Amino acid sequence: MPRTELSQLGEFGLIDRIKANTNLLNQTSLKGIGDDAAVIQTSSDFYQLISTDMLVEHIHFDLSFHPLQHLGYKAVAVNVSDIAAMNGIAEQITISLAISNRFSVEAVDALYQGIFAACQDYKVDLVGGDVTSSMSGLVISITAIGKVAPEQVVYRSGAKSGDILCVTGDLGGAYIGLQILQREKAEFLANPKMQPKLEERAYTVGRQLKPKARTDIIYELAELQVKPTAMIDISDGLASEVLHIATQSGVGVMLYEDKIPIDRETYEVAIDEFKLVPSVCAMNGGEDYELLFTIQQKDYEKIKNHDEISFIGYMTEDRSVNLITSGGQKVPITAQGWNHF
Ligand SMILES: Nc1ncnc2c1ncn2[C@@H]1O[C@H](COP(=O)(O)OP(=O)(O)O)[C@@H](O)[C@H]1O
Ligand SMILES: Cc1ncc(C[n+]2csc(CCOP(=O)(O)OP(=O)(O)O)c2C)c(N)n1
Ligand SMILES: [Mg+2]
Repeated sequence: MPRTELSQLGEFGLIDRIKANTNLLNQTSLKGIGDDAAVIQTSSDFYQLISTDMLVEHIHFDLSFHPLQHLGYKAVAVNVSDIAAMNGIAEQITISLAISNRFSVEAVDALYQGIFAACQDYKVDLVGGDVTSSMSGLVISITAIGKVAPEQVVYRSGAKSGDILCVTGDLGGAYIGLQILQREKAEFLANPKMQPKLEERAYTVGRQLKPKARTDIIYELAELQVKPTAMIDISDGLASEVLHIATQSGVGVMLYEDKIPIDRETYEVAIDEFKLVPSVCAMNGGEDYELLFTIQQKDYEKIKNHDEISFIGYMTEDRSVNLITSGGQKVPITAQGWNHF
């Protein structure tokens, strides 16, 4: 048997391969692999949404700078975010933990304090889970269950040529937060007397350690009677997510670099301290957990003055996905965001 390396397929190639071998046997499985959550027909009033995300020590978090309380909060928020990306609201979660005896009961309590704080903020109920021992790192796997009215469900695949590309909040902050935390850790290891200087970087560090799910936007869009044509949450970076929407919708994109929302702290720290281009942090950094969505032009008036929504481009008939740089150059977007392999 030949041996193929996972890195040859990449994370998305692997998922495509699993998907290609999957057969949906039940009529109630409306949407399987390929979106932010699966869509299940449970009643005629609501579709059920189900999504799973796992956080693995050393891959998704480093306990030397990620407080357990924040980690618990983040683990819930990233799952609630996937339900929001279907235009739905999460109502329940289950949590599976693989944990070693290097953790104390108090440490588990701290993790669950964060979990319960997020459950309160997003009004979700913890309804089950599993606990096993782990020989190595901590693993937190969460499944979120939510609901959406059938006529309100939004897939990655619904964008049409002419639709406006929108994004919530600002981007690149979580990546800069991670760079700061990793730098402070390295400095501390070199000189343990050193105290990390994080106070002036509270925004970006907070974006990495304790992201929020944009459920607020889902409620507001419903109130304004705007149904996005396509939507995804930003876990791997703007470039990667824009490509998912374009590919699955069969359209192209013109994305304007100078319209990408970037917070001042993110911008300044990227340039001054890391010599990084801020828009590249937004495109490829990931973990911002903002919502990227498309709307019909007729809906623009309803949200054009919304403080938390930026209009960053539009969808095109021609299927190419392009960035228009601040200098006016058109360059193809190739996903360089987070890829697990
Ligand atoms: N091991 C797997 N088996 C089956 N489906 C998977 C697997 N891993 C991911 N998926 C599915 O692939 C799609 C994309 O996954 P992912 O990129 O992790 O989404 P997201 O970034 O929204 O969490 C989702 O529909 C997810 O359920
Ligand atoms: C210690 C550490 N290393 C690296 C990262 C950066 N990082 C880890 S996972 C990830 C992308 C998102 O994770 P993924 O499992 O792909 O989420 P999904 O797309 O499935 O929601 C990023 C940017 C981090 N947060 N912490
Ligand atoms: Mg997602």
